[in-house]
Amino acid sequence: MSVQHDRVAVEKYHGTGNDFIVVDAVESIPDRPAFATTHCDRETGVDHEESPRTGADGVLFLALEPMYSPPRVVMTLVQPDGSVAAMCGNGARVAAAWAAERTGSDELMIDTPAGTGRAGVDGDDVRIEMGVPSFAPRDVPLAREAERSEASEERAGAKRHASREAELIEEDVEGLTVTAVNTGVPHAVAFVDDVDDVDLEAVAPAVRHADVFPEGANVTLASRVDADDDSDVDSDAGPRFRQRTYERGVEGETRSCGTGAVAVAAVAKRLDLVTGEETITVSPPGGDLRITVPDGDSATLAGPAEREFAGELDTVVRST
Ligand SMILES: N[C@H](CCC[C@H](N)C(=O)O)C(=O)O
Repeated sequence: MSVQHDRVAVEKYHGTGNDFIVVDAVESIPDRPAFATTHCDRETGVDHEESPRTGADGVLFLALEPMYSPPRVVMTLVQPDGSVAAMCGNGARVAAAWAAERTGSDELMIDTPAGTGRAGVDGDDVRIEMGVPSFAPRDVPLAREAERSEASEERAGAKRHASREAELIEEDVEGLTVTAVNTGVPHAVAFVDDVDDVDLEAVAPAVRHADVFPEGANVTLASRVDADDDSDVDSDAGPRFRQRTYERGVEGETRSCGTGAVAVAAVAKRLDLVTGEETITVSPPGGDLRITVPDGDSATLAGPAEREFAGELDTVVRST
């Protein structure tokens, strides 16, 4: 019996500390979940002197379609647990940076299972359309008993049942007061006085797996930064929040989460913590992200996306 290693060219990128192995989808990787689980491991995974951290938050398989104008990229994110995420805000920004490098175009369309977003690249700064955040129970999704109000209108002999399921707004889920929103993936967002005062790794798993979230949820904490509390904050710069996210699929806290940052802004608006259409700054541990959530229109997410290194990894370890 011999063990065969095929090698594949990879790059590593990060967006505000949310880091990804990037593989061109033309490469043949027989087992994507096994590849992601092996190389994302924070202790034994991909390692390079140009990277501050071993392992990664996921693998982005990117299929470039350069014949379109603007060029398109089909993005598939395989997470460390082998699952595929429908959307990833920082991953989509990395996909745009990667495609801009190859095509020379500073405008790209990023196709994801959650929809398509237009991206704009300006040096290291990448902005992406994130779609309209939804609080609708079927979009999050939520598992709730339908509140059936029997409209009891008899029409053509058939009884019409109007059923309405309630959104989940500032409700207690496993001890945390959360609002549920889908920004491409589900987030349970809790506003707290100080994100650093919460033991996220202790409280998040029960919320992430709560019955009300049949597909699970990412758990995002947010706290407002007041200009008076922080001398670095420019009081004219618009609303600002700090963020921490425990991610489904990573099953731990990440340095940054783009869908989570958009979720913070969308929920802040929904709860009237912010008004108007101003750009909202959301700061996860890994940096600053700029968000807009215009009424009824696509949210946008902007911030740095940077390449760390290029290298090679084993595709899979096969026994023959
Ligand atoms: N880090 C990503 C989110 C990945 C989504 C994933 N954790 C899930 O919902 O399963 C972001 O920047 O939006």
